[in-house]
Amino acid sequence: MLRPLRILLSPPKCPLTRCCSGYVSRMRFVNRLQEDDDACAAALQNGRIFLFHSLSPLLQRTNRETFRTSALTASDLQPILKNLGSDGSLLKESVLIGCSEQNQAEFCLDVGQLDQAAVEEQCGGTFVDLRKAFFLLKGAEAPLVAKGQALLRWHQTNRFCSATGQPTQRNQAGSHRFCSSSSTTYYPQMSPVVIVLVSDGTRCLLGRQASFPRGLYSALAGFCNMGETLEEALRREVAEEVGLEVQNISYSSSQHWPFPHSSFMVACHASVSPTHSQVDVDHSELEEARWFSLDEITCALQVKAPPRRGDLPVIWLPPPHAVANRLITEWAGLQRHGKDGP
Ligand SMILES: NC(=O)c1ccc[n+]([C@@H]2O[C@H](COP(=O)([O-])OP(=O)(O)OC[C@H]3O[C@@H](n4cnc5c(N)ncnc54)[C@H](O)[C@@H]3O)[C@@H](O)[C@H]2O)c1
Ligand SMILES: [Mg+2]
Repeated sequence: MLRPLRILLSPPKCPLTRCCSGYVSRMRFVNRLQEDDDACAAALQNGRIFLFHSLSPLLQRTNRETFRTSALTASDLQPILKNLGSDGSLLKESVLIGCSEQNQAEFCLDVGQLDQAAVEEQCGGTFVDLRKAFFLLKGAEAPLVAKGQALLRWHQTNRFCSATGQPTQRNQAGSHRFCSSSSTTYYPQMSPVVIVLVSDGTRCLLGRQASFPRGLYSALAGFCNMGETLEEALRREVAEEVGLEVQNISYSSSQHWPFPHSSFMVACHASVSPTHSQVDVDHSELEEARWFSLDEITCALQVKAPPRRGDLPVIWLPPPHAVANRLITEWAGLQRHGKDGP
């Protein structure tokens, strides 16, 4: 028997408007699209598609210094793909990212098999490396492209079942892949990472890896080991990297972080006593770690873009989208308002 085709282009209006906010209906809409391939294919025809080329997002320059993301509709994109010699199947490789506040389903698509310059010319934008894009984009745009890139990367690296070696098939939304030989469903994965800003009451502790660009310092971070709680991972990482024992751990916030793969960053504050604040850096992990005063942090927070080659050396911090920046900003705010650390 033929299944009835349910065309679902945007979140349905809830008959009980008082009980169901726009947010709730959008979340339910996305959830439906993840479960219903026909509804997702229909929403794709009416959705916004963010293009990537070899995992670099397409951005549009708004003036000399500022960029924004650039999304196309399926009807705009189809003739462009056709012009560039691609058959209609490429569009179906789009992966669902979410739903905009204007109730449009949002997708990402990697067109890495097409000529980059030709796509840029036809779409009127530039494919920018994600690390650079993070400094160029404002507000919610950076996490949006980070999510898109992470999902596209996951699909590119999970084409085969790790148990049978057979190809895996994705659902239309791209929210999972399935191996029919082993009946295994694979879901996109993130690695839990703890990140901590340690304070001794008047100073905060930042470190840098040898691979960081010159002058960049960040909060201490590390991957959680199997079986650890967050607090155990945090204590271990600080002990390993700088030889200190922390106390008073408090949660701040969390974020998805796309580099180098997908991490789930959990950000915390913690403290050490000023009498036990001598750092002993493990140089196999960090090039340097040291205490920073509020004045030094205030100066570093004012550096809004990575210094260019030839500029004077300057201390700078991760961009505002990075949860490390949030931890440092929170700490500086607490110090300025006379509180003794977190
Ligand atoms: N968003 C932010 O504000 C922010 C700030 C700092 C660091 N980070 C991220 O935190 C992550 C972890 O920080 P780190 O590099 O200091 O970690 P780390 O101190 O645990 O050292 C990294 C090493 O851990 C090992 N490792 C263990 N489990 C791993 C896993 N699941 N994936 C990869 N490597 C694993 C590897 O040997 C790797 O070289 C980095 O990916 C970095 O990009 C994000
Ligand atoms: Mg580390």
